[in-house]
Amino acid sequence: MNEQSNPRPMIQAPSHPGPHEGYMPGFGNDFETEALPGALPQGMNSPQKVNYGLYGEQLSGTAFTDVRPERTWCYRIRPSVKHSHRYTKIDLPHWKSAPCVDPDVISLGQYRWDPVPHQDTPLTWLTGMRTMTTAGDVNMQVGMATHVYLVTQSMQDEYFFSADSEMLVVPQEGRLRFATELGIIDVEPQEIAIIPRGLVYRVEVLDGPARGFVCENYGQKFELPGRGPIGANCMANPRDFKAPVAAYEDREVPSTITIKWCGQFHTSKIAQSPLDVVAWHGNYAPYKYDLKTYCPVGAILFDHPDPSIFTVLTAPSGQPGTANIDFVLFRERWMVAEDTFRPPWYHKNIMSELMGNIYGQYDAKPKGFVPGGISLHNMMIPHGPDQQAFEGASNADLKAEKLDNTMSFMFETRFPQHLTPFAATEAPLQDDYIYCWETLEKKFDGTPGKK
Ligand SMILES: O=C(O)Cc1cc(O)ccc1O
Ligand SMILES: [Fe+2]
Repeated sequence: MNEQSNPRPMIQAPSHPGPHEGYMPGFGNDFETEALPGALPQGMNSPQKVNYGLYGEQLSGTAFTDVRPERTWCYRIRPSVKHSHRYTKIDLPHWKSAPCVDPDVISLGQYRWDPVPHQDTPLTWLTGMRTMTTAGDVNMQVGMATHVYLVTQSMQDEYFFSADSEMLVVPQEGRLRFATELGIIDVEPQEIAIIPRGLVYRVEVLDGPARGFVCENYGQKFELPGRGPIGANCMANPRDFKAPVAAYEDREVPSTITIKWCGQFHTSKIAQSPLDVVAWHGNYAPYKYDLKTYCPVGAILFDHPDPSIFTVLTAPSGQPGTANIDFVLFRERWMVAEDTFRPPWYHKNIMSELMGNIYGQYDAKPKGFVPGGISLHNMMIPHGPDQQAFEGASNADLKAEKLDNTMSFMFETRFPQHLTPFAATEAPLQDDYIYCWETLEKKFDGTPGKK
């Protein structure tokens, strides 16, 4: 399926989008952008009357008094309150929130899934969301959920926001457009998009079918990890994050807005597009990031460092150094370590690791962990390279080698992840996954020397 044939609403974008073609570079910057000249008040937030007859409205992503408040001032055709009232509860049975602990579902173990297949029925961003795991508690603003999305149909006159969460979107197949209150973000595989809590948007399919992974972050927002002794450069560089320029719709058509709130979904009828922000300024905005700009730093003499060196974004939990969620990227890189077992070591971890394959082959699992596939190694559950990876890496000629054709990621959380009934019974679980370690041989025979 290619470009959707449904007529796309007119979006008025500024005539001079600038050198970044509709995006502004920087992580967490205080941006300002206007789609019409003079729409943004200067030197103040709340003039008695705003230019063009716009309404001023603040969107606060943190407490007003946070140590680093995040908020954005929007100048819009109508205030949001006109966009959402009289809510009706609806059911999106595949989109689950924590706590979602089914006594009949066992989450303890090593799990792996083939790609969740597309379905015959058309699915939108809302109906196509399939929750795989949940962790923590949405009501406490702690933890996360992981989802696979299967999207073939654009949302039409249909809008959404999540009061529960920030959404980290990792496309694996197809291209999506996030038309948001603050502007437009297009994403494709090897890019990610982050949609902040409370921001209204519509998802369109630019090239389908679209499949990917979502980490729904109930807690504190994602931020760049401290680089420590690495210094001021490498890993994810702030300038490679892009926030959209203002773009608005002035469209009066019967529409719906769906809200995710404490794990429930409600809709409200509205008479116009809520994407009517003509100008905005602030540091609370959606953004995209090209994973190909991630500069990996690794071992240049011996040993295999902890995967935290590959952290792209981290969502703090309140306990320093222990993330609610780390988003970690395993991309192409050179392997040069001498006298070293180069793939991941065998390990058990208090953190729970859900991995997805964006493309290619993952070094610890040469077979079975395929693009679109997912694995879960839960809290303190042992895992590591399969037998084939172990034998290969233990006997390899350790010349400098480019690990090519590889891009996988990990959503790692301090909380145990619980499988949903969908993940346990409907999704293509590989029943034989654990046998990939079965053939690991005993090599010990009591005599010294390397075997
Ligand atoms: O389990 C995995 O494959 C992820 C992972 C990779 C790595 O290089 C070190 C530790 C780790 O958990
Ligand atoms: Fe691991």
